[in-house]
Amino acid sequence: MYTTEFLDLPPLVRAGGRVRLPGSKSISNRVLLLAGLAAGTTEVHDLLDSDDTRVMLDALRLLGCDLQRDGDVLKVTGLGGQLSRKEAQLFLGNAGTAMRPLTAALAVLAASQGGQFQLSGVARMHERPIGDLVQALRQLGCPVADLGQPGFPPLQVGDGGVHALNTAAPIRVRGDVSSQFLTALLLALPLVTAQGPVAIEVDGELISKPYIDITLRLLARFGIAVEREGYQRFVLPQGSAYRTPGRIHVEGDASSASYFVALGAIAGTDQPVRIEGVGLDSIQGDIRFVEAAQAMGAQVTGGPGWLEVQRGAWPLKGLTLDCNHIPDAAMTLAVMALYADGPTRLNNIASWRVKETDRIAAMAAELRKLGATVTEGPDFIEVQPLAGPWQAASIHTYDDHRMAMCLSLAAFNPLVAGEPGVPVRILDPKCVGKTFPDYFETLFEVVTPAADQVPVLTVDGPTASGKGTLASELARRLGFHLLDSGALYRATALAAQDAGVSLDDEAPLAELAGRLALRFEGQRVYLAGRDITDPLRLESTGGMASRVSVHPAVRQALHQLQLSFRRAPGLVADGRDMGTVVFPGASLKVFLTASVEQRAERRYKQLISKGVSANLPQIQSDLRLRDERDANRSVAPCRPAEDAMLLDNSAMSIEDSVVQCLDWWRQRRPF
Ligand SMILES: Nc1ncnc2c1ncn2[C@@H]1O[C@H](COP(=O)(O)OP(=O)(O)OP(=O)(O)O)[C@@H](O)[C@H]1O
Ligand SMILES: Nc1ccn([C@@H]2O[C@H](COP(=O)(O)O)[C@@H](O)[C@H]2O)c(=O)n1
Repeated sequence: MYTTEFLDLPPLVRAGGRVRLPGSKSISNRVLLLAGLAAGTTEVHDLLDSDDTRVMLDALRLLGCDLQRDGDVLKVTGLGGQLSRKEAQLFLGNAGTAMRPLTAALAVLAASQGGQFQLSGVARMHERPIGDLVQALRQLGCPVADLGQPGFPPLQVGDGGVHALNTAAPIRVRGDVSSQFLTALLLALPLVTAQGPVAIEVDGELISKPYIDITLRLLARFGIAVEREGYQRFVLPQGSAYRTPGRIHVEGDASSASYFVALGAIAGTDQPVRIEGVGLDSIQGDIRFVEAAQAMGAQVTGGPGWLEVQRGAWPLKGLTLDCNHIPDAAMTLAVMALYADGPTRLNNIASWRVKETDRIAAMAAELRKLGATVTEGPDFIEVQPLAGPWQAASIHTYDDHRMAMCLSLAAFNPLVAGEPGVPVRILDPKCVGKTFPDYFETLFEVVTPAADQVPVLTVDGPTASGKGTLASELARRLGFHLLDSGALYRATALAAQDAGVSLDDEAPLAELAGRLALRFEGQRVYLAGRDITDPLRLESTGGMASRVSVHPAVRQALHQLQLSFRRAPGLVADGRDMGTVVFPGASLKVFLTASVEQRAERRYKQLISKGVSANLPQIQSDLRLRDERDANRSVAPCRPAEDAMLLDNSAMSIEDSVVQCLDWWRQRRPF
């Protein structure tokens, strides 16, 4: 997951390949609660690992459920409908799928068995309505106290005493604000059916009906057969009891699939985008996003557990759609609308206003930043395709995973705006952790950036100036890939040593360099399967690398390998000729220097701290020799590019150098 302050997406032009989706959030949290309430152990396969499921797991653990990981499987041993702890404080982040059902389940358990629980979340959770559910629970006779603003979390359910519940009369709940209120009651009320059946009646038109279908199907898997009259009246039969199905698989997330369906519809592809983990047989309502995408032009085929998508109509076709049945996935349509031939209007989406953020307002604001004309109303949004040029925009994500994932699709703007397109900056990309922590990594695996549009930042300079330290910190903060080009020359020198090739013998050295079997794995480096991490960093290896690197044929042989490190979202490359030869078009070139005395001192301390014996005067004279050879060789000598920014860090801390370079970087970006 990218934990950077922002993530810059280069302009993208193509997509194709295979994507494996993480488990569905809606199914994961329902299954966890049901398994937690049931007697016995449930093996949960393919559970989503994300912020929202983590808060549910923490809550179940606090309530006394036993949770055991066995590889990819989670074994949940439930409470069997009996409270094992009578008090707890539960923090549920911004997970509506945890807050609403846990409120209902704990309210009835606390009232019928004597208990008291506090449920809270992040600030936004305390702005998300829950009053209709609270009212329904109070009708039943459950004590529920507002700990903040009435009608919103935080809440206290139960008061420690045992209360008789009024299960004879139907419980009335509003259905037009959030279907999660009804889901919460359906999941919780089997707990109080000992004396007779319990009925729930819905006031108003129920929204997001497909989510109720998921709830009913999962209840059935846990042994509860709900009787119903349409979506107005539901009856939990007398004596309902949760029975674990033993093992249960969580489908891939259909809402998450929408980004990749859109990708296939937008991008020109040689091969389709294949989505695995969810298919046309999905039990999730958001699978019907496929129909909407098809109506806009996508070509979609699919089967059990898979979908394949390719571009059909282009530009996409604008449409008007009632999106009540696909509230979450419909957000993706709002961004697809940028690529359409006419306006797209999404109706009946009032629930967007009470989600992780006010999604209608947020979507309108961010699409306008890109240059789109957007009209919004209480329950609709209308997006016009862009008439003028696309703006390079810094997208605010409002701590809303779907805003980040949807708006990433705007990076395909070169397809309508013409070359070279503009990058899109996603602020706070880690918000995708709510449902799809590796979303951006997955995206980068299947997209192709526009030619020469992956940004590069180069750091060149003499030995021990701090290039490697600076470059790796810049790469970390930007979320970019890192090329330590010196490591390639060092590895060539080690390969030559292994093969008994002289460091002066250009042709065989070039041949070795051309077929280097190098592998980088985290901090470790392997050459033909051998771990060379430690020998690679030896001063003697640096000296050998300096001799190897004077040969033009060796440099040529390593050229292509270095270029291959330039991958989305971007690259920080350190070496001697990154800005002058390998990446002459880099957006920012830094030439880092420090006095030879400072550099020798730093290297001396570096070696001593690693437990390597070192001699300061010797290091200084080796540095001078290496500087001399690197700066004066006939090809790619170590010197600043004409457009490089010079940074003498002799008297600067590492952090000062990083801040200075990030400042320069920001100035070069179009945001
Ligand atoms: N600005 C700085 N101030 C103080 N120490 C620094 C600074 N920058 C780097 N150092 C320290 O100097 C040492 C050498 O840095 P580093 O290995 O990054 O240099 P390099 O230029 O990549 O060297 P080489 O060319 O040999 O790969 C490290 O121990 C690092 O922590
Ligand atoms: N782009 C580069 C990078 C390195 N070299 C040569 O390799 C030697 C070792 O480099 P380190 O940065 O790992 O110390 C270095 O002294 C250079 O001779 C190069 O030529 N071009």
